[in-house]
Amino acid sequence: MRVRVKICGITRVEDALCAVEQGADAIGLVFYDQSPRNVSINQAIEIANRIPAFVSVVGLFVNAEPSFINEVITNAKIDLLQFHGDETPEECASYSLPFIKAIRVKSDTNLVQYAKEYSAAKGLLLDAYAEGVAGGTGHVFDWNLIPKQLAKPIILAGGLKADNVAQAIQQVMPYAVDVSGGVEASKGIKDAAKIAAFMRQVYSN
Ligand SMILES: O=C(O)c1ccccc1N[C@@H]1O[C@H](COP(=O)(O)O)[C@@H](O)[C@H]1O
Repeated sequence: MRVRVKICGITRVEDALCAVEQGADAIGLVFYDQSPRNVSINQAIEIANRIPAFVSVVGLFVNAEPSFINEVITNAKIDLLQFHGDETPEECASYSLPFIKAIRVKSDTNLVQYAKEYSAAKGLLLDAYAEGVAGGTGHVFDWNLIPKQLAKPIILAGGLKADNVAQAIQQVMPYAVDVSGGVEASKGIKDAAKIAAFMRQVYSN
């Protein structure tokens, strides 16, 4: 099966269109005011309105208020929610949209247990654990910590870039890969050449 690609942390229409043109399956919009990639609802509306059919718009939240999440999904064309904080399975499942759950992986993380707990998730996004930071750190975690069999599709994230994504896919065989910092010129601003190089490496397998 073809590995899907999500390009996260999009803040500009031109970067979203570049990602789509290069073959991304999904783009991610960060609704987290502590992130340099944070977007306003108006920015999200503008970007999401330009995304064609068959490309998903993912809204990323970190321990957000339900009223805020509902405001976002009422106004912007979001297809899927990504919960990147400490949201419980019940919280994640309480919205009108499907969701994926991000797990920040460290040596004692029990991914089999997480897959059971978040049984309603459409996938588990595996990111690197870093003390005091919610995500988007550019850190790679030890892919050997991922069990060979997991009850949920794996979306591999954390420090992926053109230089390591082919190796990551070969080793982990994820359903999808997710990249943010690895295709940026600066935080929140994507680099077309880096996106192109990343996509080439994904499909080099
Ligand atoms: O991008 C952010 O700023 C961010 C902030 C808070 C939580 C998650 C965030 N991004 C997600 O983190 C992963 C890994 O990012 P990177 O490729 O290592 O830069 C990415 O998949 C985003 O979904």
